[in-house]
Amino acid sequence: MACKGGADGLTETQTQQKELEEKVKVILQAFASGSAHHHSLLLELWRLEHAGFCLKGLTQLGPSFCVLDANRPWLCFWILHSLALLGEQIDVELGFHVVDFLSRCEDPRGGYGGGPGQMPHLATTYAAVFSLVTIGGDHALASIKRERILDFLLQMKDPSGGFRMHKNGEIDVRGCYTAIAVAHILDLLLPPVIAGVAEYISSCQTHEGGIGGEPGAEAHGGYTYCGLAALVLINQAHHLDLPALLNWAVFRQGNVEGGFQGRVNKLVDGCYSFWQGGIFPLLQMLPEQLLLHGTVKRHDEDTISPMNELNTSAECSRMASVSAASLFRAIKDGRSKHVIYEIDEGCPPQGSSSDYTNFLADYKRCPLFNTQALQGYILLCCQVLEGGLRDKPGKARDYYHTCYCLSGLSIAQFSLARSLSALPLPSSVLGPFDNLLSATHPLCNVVLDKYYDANRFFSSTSPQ
Ligand SMILES: CC(C)=CCC/C(C)=C/CC/C(C)=C/COP(=O)(O)OP(=O)(O)O
Ligand SMILES: [Zn+2]
Repeated sequence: MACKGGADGLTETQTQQKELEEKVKVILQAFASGSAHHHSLLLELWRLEHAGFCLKGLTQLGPSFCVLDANRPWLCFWILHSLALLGEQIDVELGFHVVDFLSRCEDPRGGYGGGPGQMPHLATTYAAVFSLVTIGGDHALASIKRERILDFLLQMKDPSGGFRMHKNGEIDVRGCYTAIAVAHILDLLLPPVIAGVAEYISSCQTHEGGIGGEPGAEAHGGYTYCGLAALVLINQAHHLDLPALLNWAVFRQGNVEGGFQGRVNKLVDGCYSFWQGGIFPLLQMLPEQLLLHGTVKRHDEDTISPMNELNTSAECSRMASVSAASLFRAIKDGRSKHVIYEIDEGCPPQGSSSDYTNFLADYKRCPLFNTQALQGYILLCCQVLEGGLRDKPGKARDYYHTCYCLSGLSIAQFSLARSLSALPLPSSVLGPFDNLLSATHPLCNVVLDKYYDANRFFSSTSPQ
């Protein structure tokens, strides 16, 4: 964390924060004072320019493009997913070219490396598999060797329950997410893959409420998304303190900028539109008792549904009413700096406070963050006129930020939709309704139709 004191008595981070707020305010003022024409231009998603920027990147994947780059499956994923969100079809020949390129990144013993001949890595395996899912169709999906991938996942498995990113590599929460997401889409969520994952991830949840990369590390949006998504995928999110996680996440949205920061006391950044914004729909997938009432700790918890446990245990419901009521206040009051989980013996039981009852009734239908403010940050501060999106004003565009700004924009636009596949109301989409992107699956971050196609394909084929 930057903490050098400057001549004006501000730390480096505080100075950067002030400068960023100034830049954002200038943009917002220009927006507020502009003509109607100016308004709509500023709030427009510059689709053609973004698609042009992405397509240019995809045609440069050949061996002459950054021969030493270990990130090429990621470039494929960022670009293909951005194009899919924008509703662009991939040309058949270009799709074949990418399938061929990714097949050459595959290691004969399983998993995909960062380029042909490179050591297999879990992150590039995730990127390659979900690129192929995004291309879709039998040719792309059948190119994935499920049995070899299972071997690779088991080679990476560590006795702690976590996964190494590569042979002799680091173990962290990204490893759990990438392994579990790949196993999920390939229908490989077998007991030896899942074993110990919940224990490992819950050991990374910090006193702040978010999840760090490894035990003892600071909570961060990237790892919090990964940890929560992995646990939702294996149906074990109840191992986390979910009210604390939600409390941490809601306070990461900047109340001036509208974007999200990745961790406490850092600047907002467009990519956290997905890593942080994507946390909320995951929480909303969970049974409300679980989200609002917190963790249930039992030795035999695998055999007892946390919901039943919560409904029958007097002690848990006392704890639950305390944390749920203060959580509700935190969300309703917006972003004050601290939420205090005071122990209030006289806390009303479920249903006796109308606010609380309304919250219980509404929380699945109401977004848990300010979705309009997030869309405003992305559209006004992250778009680059020539195409592509960026971290913040003053930074250059790149494919990573293009992908995760667009993914976060899609999450924000669909946050009010009644179901994953329902079209949102025009009022949920900031700017012209034509800004609407394709829906992304909140657990895997691939567009919905391609997610369902892959699901069907892999649940009907046995491992090769
Ligand atoms: C699927 C997959 C591989 C997910 C990766 C998730 C992810 C984005 C993790 C974040 C890693 C991290 C600690 C960034 C901090 O960078 P920083 O210090 O430059 O940024 P900050 O100031 O915003 O914290
Ligand atoms: Zn970023």
